[in-house]
Amino acid sequence: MDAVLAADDLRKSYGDVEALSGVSLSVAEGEVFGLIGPNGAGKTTLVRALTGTTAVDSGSAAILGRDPTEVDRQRLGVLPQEFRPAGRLSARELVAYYAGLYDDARDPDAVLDEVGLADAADTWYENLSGGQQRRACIALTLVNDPDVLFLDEPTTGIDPAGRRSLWGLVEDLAAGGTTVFLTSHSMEEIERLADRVGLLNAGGLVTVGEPDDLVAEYGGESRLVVRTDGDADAALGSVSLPAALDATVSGDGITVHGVGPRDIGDVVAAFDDAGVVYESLVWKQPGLEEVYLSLTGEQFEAARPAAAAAAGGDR
Ligand SMILES: Nc1ncnc2c1ncn2[C@@H]1O[C@H](COP(=O)(O)OP(=O)(O)OP(=O)(O)O)[C@@H](O)[C@H]1O
Repeated sequence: MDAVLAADDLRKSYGDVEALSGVSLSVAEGEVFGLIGPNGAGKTTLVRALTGTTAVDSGSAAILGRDPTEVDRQRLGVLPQEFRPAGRLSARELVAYYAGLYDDARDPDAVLDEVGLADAADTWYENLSGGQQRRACIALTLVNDPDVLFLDEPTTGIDPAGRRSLWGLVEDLAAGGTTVFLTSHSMEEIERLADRVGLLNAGGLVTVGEPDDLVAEYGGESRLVVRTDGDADAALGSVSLPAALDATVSGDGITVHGVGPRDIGDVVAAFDDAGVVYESLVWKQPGLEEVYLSLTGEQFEAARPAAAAAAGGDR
């Protein structure tokens, strides 16, 4: 079947800044497409181009087979990154107001209940907490029961339990056939929700794929990080690791590289046999965060050992 969302060579510049440098993608019905990328990568610009709220310089986009400016708004839900509805309406009044904009809207109280705001339905928007305000905004995007839902950083400011319940809501919507285009800086959110992920960097889509495939291709190795009580170099020198494995010492402690799930027992036994006393032992599997860091060239990982080494030096 045709793609629900399609972009073909979208280009958009603001003066000298190339916010989109030729982006093409397609999203199928019921798919959750996760868009990640550093600040300023062009994510919001891409959402705006796909929803017809900004004009592109060249290229084309389509939603449900139509130009984004011509698509039936009843079928779209859009949660922008910045959204400030009227402050002196209660959550229920706001949702009811937005419901009134559509021919066939859902019951406002059912929507408020779905986003966890039933108990705050009578509170003015401006008196809701930041996380509750974000939930109210999500409710406004759901009131028309959209077929295609754009969520630009939906859970920013929402507490962990609230995030999880909204993730469940997105999963239910997708299971019911809603197509979701989600941008987020939370790799946990994207890993949990996205069927496919696109990584945007400096206006270009660097890669698109299923999370597991991206992790297998770009995530790097699994590793075991051992923080010792004393001299990490001396501790490592005393350990006889299984032949196929090697290790390095950094501010994080001893990192044993390439440790698969079945190697963990042998490696721990090798440290125990050498009498190494350790503070902590953490097995780290690569995830989307490692994919993101390796493909964007960001230095987050490199900064941590230095900070840890500085802290360790005080002892
Ligand atoms: N209206 C505008 N006028 C001028 N420059 C803009 C405008 N909108 C976006 N830009 C620039 O285009 C680039 C892409 O911005 P965009 O907001 O799309 O990035 P983003 O990936 O959504 O960032 P973030 O993760 O910080 O929200 C940035 O360099 C930004 O400064």
